Amino acid sequence: MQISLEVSSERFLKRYYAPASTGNFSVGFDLLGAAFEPVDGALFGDVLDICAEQADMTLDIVGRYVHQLPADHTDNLVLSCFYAFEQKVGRTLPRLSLRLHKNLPVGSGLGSSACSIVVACYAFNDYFGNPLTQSELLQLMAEAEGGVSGSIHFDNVAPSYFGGLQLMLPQSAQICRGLPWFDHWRVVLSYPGTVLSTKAARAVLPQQLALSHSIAFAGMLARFVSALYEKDEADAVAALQDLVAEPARAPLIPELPQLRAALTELGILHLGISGAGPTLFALCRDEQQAQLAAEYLSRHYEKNQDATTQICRLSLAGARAL
Ligand SMILES: Nc1ncnc2c1ncn2[C@@H]1O[C@H](COP(=O)(O)OP(=O)(O)O)[C@@H](O)[C@H]1O
Ligand SMILES: N[C@@H](CCOP(=O)(O)O)C(=O)O
Repeated sequence: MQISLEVSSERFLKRYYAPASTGNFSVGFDLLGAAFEPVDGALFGDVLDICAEQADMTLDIVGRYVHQLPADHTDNLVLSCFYAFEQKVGRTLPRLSLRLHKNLPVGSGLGSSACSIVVACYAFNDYFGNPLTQSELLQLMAEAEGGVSGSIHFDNVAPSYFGGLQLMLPQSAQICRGLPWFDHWRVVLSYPGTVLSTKAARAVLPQQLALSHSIAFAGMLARFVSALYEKDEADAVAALQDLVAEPARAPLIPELPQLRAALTELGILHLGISGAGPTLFALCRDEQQAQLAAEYLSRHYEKNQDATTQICRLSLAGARAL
């Protein structure tokens, strides 16, 4: 099913968008993430309208996945981001009438909470004349994401904000850096329609890794990054191995081995868990291969009304005003 932005007859002052993201990208647990957008131009990410300035904050929510959010709209990340933003800016801001188009499924592995956080923080900063720097804003986004998932990780908020494939840079003032990418690559994002909370999926992770395991993880991520810079596609694909999260999370996604075997037979380059799952991402050589993967995965999940499969390219723009 296509996700499209409904053309609202209601008025708004400004409209903002942030794209879906795939945390980890298999090989970089908590350290690597990519923003994606459908090749057909659909807006597969959250949209926020600033409708008016008024006496109190209000939030109206529309969109395909509104039913997956708390019924009480005051319990929404968009509002908590407004107050956190106001506190960081250090002065009382005008109250706003807001409308969120919840286009991403919640608890999906598509960076849904990060997407709402990014679109909200980006919108407030732009609307109020950019009082926060990019790194202050990114830090605010990561803190909000940490409040939801239980620990701070940047691998959804950074790509959704800046676009592209982003590598986190621990202890660097820069926080993250965009990596090279193969332009012909397409990624099929396939959400089965079931909810898996990131907090729950983080609770099954090992608390410690053995030294040999840590070296293997660091080595594989380094191999992937260096293969991208060297434009060595075969080596980059060979390095897409999740040595940290997938072994622990595999029982939460029992169909993964069977789907991976089927897609490997179709020649697909790689099938991995998007973020904490249950969405899977299929890395494909080109659009033709992506069509094959998308047909297979959407047929597999077609019984679930909430399921969706999108053929995507890397979103280079990230968050923006529309
Ligand atoms: N605007 C929002 N978008 C997504 N989740 C939200 C939003 N507002 C509140 N939430 C809550 O935040 C949590 C997000 O769960 P999480 O598993 O982190 O989702 P995801 O993996 O899709 O980012 C849920 O409990 C959800 O109800
Ligand atoms: N690195 C995080 C990514 C979580 O992504 P989400 O889209 O599931 O919120 C993790 O693997 O826990």
